[in-house]
Formats: sequence, structure tokens, C-alpha cells
Amino acid sequence: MSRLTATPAWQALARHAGEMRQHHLRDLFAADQQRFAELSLQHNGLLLDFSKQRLSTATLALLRELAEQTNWRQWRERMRNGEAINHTEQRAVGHHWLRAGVNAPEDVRASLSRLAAFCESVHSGEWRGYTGERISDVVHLGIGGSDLGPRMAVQALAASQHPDLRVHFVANLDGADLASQLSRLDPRRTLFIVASKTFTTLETTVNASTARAWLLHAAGNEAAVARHFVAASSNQAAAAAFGIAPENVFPFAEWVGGRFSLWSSIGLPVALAIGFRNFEQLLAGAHDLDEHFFTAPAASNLPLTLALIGIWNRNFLGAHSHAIFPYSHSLRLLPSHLQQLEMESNGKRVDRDRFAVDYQTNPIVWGVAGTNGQHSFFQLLHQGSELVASDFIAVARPDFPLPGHHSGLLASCLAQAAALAFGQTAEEARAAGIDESLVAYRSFPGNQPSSTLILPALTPFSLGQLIALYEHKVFCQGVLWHLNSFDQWGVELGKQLAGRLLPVIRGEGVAPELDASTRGLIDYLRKVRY
Ligand SMILES: O=P(O)(O)OC[C@H]1O[C@H](O)[C@H](O)[C@@H](O)[C@@H]1O
Repeated sequence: MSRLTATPAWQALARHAGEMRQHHLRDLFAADQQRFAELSLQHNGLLLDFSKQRLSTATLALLRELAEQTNWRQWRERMRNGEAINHTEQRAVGHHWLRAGVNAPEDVRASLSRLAAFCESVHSGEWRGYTGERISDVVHLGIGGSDLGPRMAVQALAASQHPDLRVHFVANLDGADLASQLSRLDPRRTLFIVASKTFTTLETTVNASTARAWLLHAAGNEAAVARHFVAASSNQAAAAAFGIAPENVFPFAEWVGGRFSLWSSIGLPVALAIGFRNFEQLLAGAHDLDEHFFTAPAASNLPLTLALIGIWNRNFLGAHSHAIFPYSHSLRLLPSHLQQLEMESNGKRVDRDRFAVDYQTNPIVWGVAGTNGQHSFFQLLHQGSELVASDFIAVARPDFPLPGHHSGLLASCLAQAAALAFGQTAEEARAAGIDESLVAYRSFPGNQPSSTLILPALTPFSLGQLIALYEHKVFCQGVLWHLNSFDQWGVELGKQLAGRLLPVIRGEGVAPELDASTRGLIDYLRKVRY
């Protein structure tokens, strides 16, 4: 038994879960008129309703006890104070310093000033392309943490988009991604941001090389590169070796993890898309949530509460997956961003002390924007055999107010969460006039747990709050599961194998150690390719 599963709180929760599994959400609501008031929290405009989770105030008290027994407060202080809690890489975890405003470290403030000046020069037209044209399009080349966060934020804040500058994103190594963008762009007016913490990532360096060749083909002069390429990276030497002028490199520190790097110079496309003042609001929103997380007591701490609910669903009710449903077209990439944030952080099976865990860690995170999901896979949530926990995210005021749209969107969000929770009994189906032969098919078991998060409006500030909320949730879950949430060794093996296969695919080498399946696939690919 691990230290975690041996804690008195874990043992008590396991016993308590046996009892809670007997209850349906219908009964829990019927038994307590105060349930919404007791099981919801607010912070500076955000409302989190977790009354539709299959838990009680007693469950939460036990979960908070588990958090105390795993020293979550001390870990929170360690992160805040810059201890090297990413122990496998000997690094501090400092993304929260990037948004600390006037209290941010000197180098962070200096870096923000440079970003501000650069944005100003692009927006004002002072920055020109190699023929003297203004920049009309920015292409951000990055992948994973160097792509998903800024891509999601630019899309989410489309309503604040700068009118004269279009921002595009290319991540995939598949040439179809870059080719489809380049075909629509004018090299004289296009600025590329090469975004890579390490500056060694295959996808990004290949895309950047192709983009550079495309520019040089038009410009015919190496000097054009300095007018059209900037970089966001921790590896200034590699950026320089690639040919990016040192004054065009916007560095950030090693203590910024890739999936937490939106707040650093990796966020440059966001600042260019929505303006630097709005980018500062995004940082301010995240800082607001940081302050809340660092100071609020456990009972009113939003990120801790989200984390504890997730642990309850995963470890005590047995949910394998966690769905994110933003009822906001603008937030449609949030599930992808959270997929990386959560699964890359806590998709681990070895704990901080190098022991294999004897409990489940991160569930599979997935989701799409509502209402689209309702008309495809929600069937399984309503009547399938899986327990799926969900977060519904609603925005009270529309960012694109077309008459007749937003009320229906909000009604759908609340209706789906209620239908999942309460279902429809056979008696109710009969009372609704359903023919007896169809009653079994038209009954809904309900009891699918969900939380609903409401943002008053989708602004740079509230988006900052939202992302930071999930970042700190992930931190708390990592603490409780006793994981290092800030490394990602699991993605290395596939990369190494790809490096070894590359010459074989090209027909430039042999790899005698290949397994029969990979060898057979390569043989077939080569046969149909040439
Ligand atoms: O920013 P880069 O160094 O190019 O890394 C891009 C991404 O690739 C890696 O494989 C990691 O899994 C991600 O955490 C990282 O964000």
C-alpha cells in the first residue's frame, strides 16, 4: 500500500464511497434544499456549481482532510517560493511569476516591456517587411505547449481581434498544414514567430525552415529574414544558429513549462492579435486567480475544490474520463488545451519517490464545444454504460451577440447538465405518454456527475482566470497523487524511435533491430510510394 492509499483520509473516503454510490443525485437533491448554496463557490465573477457531483458536504470534508494529509499547503508554498519542485529536471515552477504584475521578477518585467515595444512597432506600422510593406499576417510556428495555449487564447478572444492583423497557427509536421497557410499569404507582408522552448522540436524546425525558404524564394536576399522572423524560446543559441537575429529573439526562462508558457513570450501571437493592453488583462486575470489560490482557505479555494472533485470521481467513483464542454464557440479549443495541461502533467504512473502508484492517476480528458457535442456523442453519456464526469462552462454574456442565439445556448447547457444528473424514470416516460413498448428505450438513468462553471463574459481577464484555475487544479491533483506534474518523459521514446526510423523511411539506412510490424509497414509504404 502506498503512502497515499494508507492515509486515514483515503481509507475513510473509500468507505464513504461505498455509501455514496447507493445514492442517486435525485435523492441527494430531494434530501437537501440548500444543496446549491452549500455546493457552489464564487470568486470575482466566476461561479462554480458542483451540486450535481455525486458527493455531499461530508465527502468534501474528507477530501479536504486528504489534501491536508498530503501537505498541499506546503507544496503550494514550495511552488510559490521557487523551490525546484520539478525534481527530475531540477527546476522551479514559475509560470505564476509571469503574471505577477508589478511584483514580477525584474527579468520578467523587462521581457514584457520588449514584447510591448515589439507589438507597438508592428501595430503602428513602424515594423516593415523587406519591401517596406506593413505586416498584415502573423504565422505562429510551434507545437504542443508552444501552440495550444496561444492558439486557444487567440480564438477565444476573437471578439477583441486587432482589425488590421491576422494571426495564423501552424503546428503539424504534415506539409498540408503549412502549405495551406502559405498559399494564402504574401511574403512581403508576413511575419513568422518561431515558438519553441527548446528550439530542437522536429515539427517546428522543419516548418520554420520551409517558411524561411518560401520567404527567401520571394525576397532573394538573406537580409529579409531579420524583417520576417522572430522567435520565442529559452534556447537563444539555437535560435541564433537557425538564423534569427538576436534582437528578434524573445527569451523566457527554463522554469516556464511548455504547457504553462502562454504567459511568457510564447504568448506573443496573443498580444499581437488582441493588443498588448488586452494581453496584460489576460495576465491580470491569471494573477487574480493565483492570489486566490495562494491565499484562500481550502473550503473556498476553487482550484483545490476542482481538484478534489476530480479525485473523488477518478479514485472513488471510478470515472475513467473527464469531459470538458465549453458552451462557447470561442472556447472550442479549450478541451484541447486542457487535454495537454492535464494529461501531460498528471498522466504518470511513477510517484515522486520513484515508486509505481497503486491508484489511478489522470483520467482521459476530452470534449468539444456545446451544443455540437449534444448531436453526436452525448447519446453515450445519457444512456451508455460509462460513468463520465463533465465540466460544463457557460458564458453569461455573448461575445458575438446575434439576436436569438445566446438564450438557446445557455438553455442547452443547463438542460444537458440537468438531464445527465436526473435522467428520466420509466414512470416519468409513461406519464409523458410514451408507448409501453418504448419506455425502456426512452428512460434515462441519470446520475452522471458534472460541475458548471459560469463566466460573466469572455474577456481577456476572465480567460486568464479560467486557464489559471485549471493550471492550479492540475497542480493540486499532482500533489495529492504525489506526482511531478512538470516533466513529460513519456513523450521522449516515440521521438527517439522516429529519429531512428527517418533514414529507413527515406531508404537511406537499415535498422536490423526493427520489429516485424514496423518493418512490414515500412516495406509497404516504400512499395506504394515509389
Ligand atoms: O516548445 P518546444 O520545445 O518546441 O516543445 C513543444 C512540445 O513538445 C514536447 O514534445 C512536449 O511534449 C511538450 O510539452 C512541448 O510543449
